[in-house]
Amino acid sequence: MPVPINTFKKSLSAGDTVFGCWVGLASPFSAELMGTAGFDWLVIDGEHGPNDLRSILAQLQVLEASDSHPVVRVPVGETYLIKQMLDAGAQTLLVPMVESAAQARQLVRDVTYPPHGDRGVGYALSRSARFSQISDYGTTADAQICLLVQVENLKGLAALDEILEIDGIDGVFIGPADLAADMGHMGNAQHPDVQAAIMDALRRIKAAGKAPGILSTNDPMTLDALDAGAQFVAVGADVLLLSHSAQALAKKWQSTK
Ligand SMILES: O=C(O)C(=O)C[C@H](O)[C@@H](O)CO
Repeated sequence: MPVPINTFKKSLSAGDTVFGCWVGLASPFSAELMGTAGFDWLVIDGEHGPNDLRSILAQLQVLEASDSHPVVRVPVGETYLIKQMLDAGAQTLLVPMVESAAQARQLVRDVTYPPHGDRGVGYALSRSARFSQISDYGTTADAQICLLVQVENLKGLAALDEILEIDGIDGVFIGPADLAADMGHMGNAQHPDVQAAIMDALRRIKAAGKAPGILSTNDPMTLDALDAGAQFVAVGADVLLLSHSAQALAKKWQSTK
């Protein structure tokens, strides 16, 4: 049995644009539902969603049947978390708060098997190798791992050119909310200075031959990001979709009292 082809990574390498959605409800049931919606990719959010390894594993399992590629966002770029998520079957990782080339280089080593990296070899037991059914997983897995790093503060932007020179980083996601906060505009990613920084970063990422990524629920911003070269573009979040529609429905009928 061959290692699964990472179709998301293949799309990014081909220069394709892929639309995604954040999945923060931390439920395999709602993740399975989101997997039927038609997005190219879904972020299982281990940073701001109430997720842990087991809940992320359950969501990976239900999304196996979906055409939406699961991207696992770890809460922090720690080696032990990365090895656990990869062995659980994640093929694409999104790592928040990357702000130096040294940090990015270590993340590449964390997702790469020896001799070129430090990923621990335990795939004989792992879901990622289909419990030893993928006998050559150790020599074929690296090519199907997609590493996305988040640059989302001023320190990260200052290190962006160095980060973009690192082989093994497949894409760079600009985090609007955290960047806005670090720029002194908490809650206002639409501030002109923040927008300018985001679009400049996306252009630089594209020019460096890496895949630029963004999350935007603001259509003009989404279109600007696409113009700037954004390739993996999240356009919503399950929590917001449910919360906003529930509030609107309640308001509609409460107003008839
Ligand atoms: O900084 C950002 O923006 C992101 O990284 C995305 C957020 O974490 C996401 O939870 C939406 O606010």
